[in-house]
Amino acid sequence: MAEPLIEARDLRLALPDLNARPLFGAAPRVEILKGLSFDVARGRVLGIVGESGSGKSTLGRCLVRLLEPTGGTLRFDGDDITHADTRALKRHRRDLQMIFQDPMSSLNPRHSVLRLVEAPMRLYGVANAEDRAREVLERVQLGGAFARRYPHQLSGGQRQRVGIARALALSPRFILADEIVSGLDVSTQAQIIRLLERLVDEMDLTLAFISHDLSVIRRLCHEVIVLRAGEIVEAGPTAEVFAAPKHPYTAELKAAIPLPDPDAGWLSQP
Ligand SMILES: Nc1ncnc2c1ncn2[C@@H]1O[C@H](COP(=O)(O)OP(=O)(O)OP(=O)(O)O)[C@@H](O)[C@H]1O
Repeated sequence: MAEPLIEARDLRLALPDLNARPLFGAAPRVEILKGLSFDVARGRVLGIVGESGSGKSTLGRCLVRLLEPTGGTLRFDGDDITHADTRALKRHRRDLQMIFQDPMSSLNPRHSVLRLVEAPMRLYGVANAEDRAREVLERVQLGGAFARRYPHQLSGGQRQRVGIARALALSPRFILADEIVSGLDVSTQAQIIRLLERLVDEMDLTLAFISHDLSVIRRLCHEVIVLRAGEIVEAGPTAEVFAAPKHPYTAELKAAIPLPDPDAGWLSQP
């Protein structure tokens, strides 16, 4: 079998406990990720699911090395990047992109859509940034006049498409999407998920998709890991995990899936 793009082995993260305020000495450390092992295979979508506070975002930030793990090993494309410093990471930065939950807060309101999508390419000195930006905007169905618009002139779904276009602009090897449809209404969510499905197919993307919403995970992700209090309680192909949850926590999560919205046909599909 091909080597996975991302390999996490016994990944750990302990941070000074922000809730502890000792009078003397250093704050005690709190273990947020407690030894996670999993792979993200090339061209696949890994779902990371779990209740609020289970460590999903912290894990995501480790995967794109915005956070440095304090234990275990993280490999990207065969390279050990667990403790890679800024210089060593520079080579991988453009390959590890992120899409955020709230596109508005990550988009400069004074820049046009075209400029927003060009920005990461200009940073890396990519040739023909404007042509490439227009091409990527077409891919996320924001072609034509959208290029001249500003974030406040866009709907929530369109802003999230700009976020996706920015992440795609540098043709990264891996994209982390952290709760990117949570703020959207159900039919816009469905459109964004369909778009991502298409992009994964067409562009052979490798994605980690964080969500607390199992119906979204079930639709998009090939594999899933279920986190609880910083540990993986269940992992495997999404269909198998949901068909026969082995852990009571997954069964509990499954039981909490909201009833399908009759207006959102995709939710009711198997
Ligand atoms: N420096 C810190 N000190 C203490 N606790 C922390 C620190 N950083 C994060 N945490 C805690 O770690 C846990 C994991 O947080 P994280 O944001 O990764 O969870 P999450 O699953 O993404 O939650 P949500 O779905 O609410 O975003 C939370 O309980 C959070 O409060």
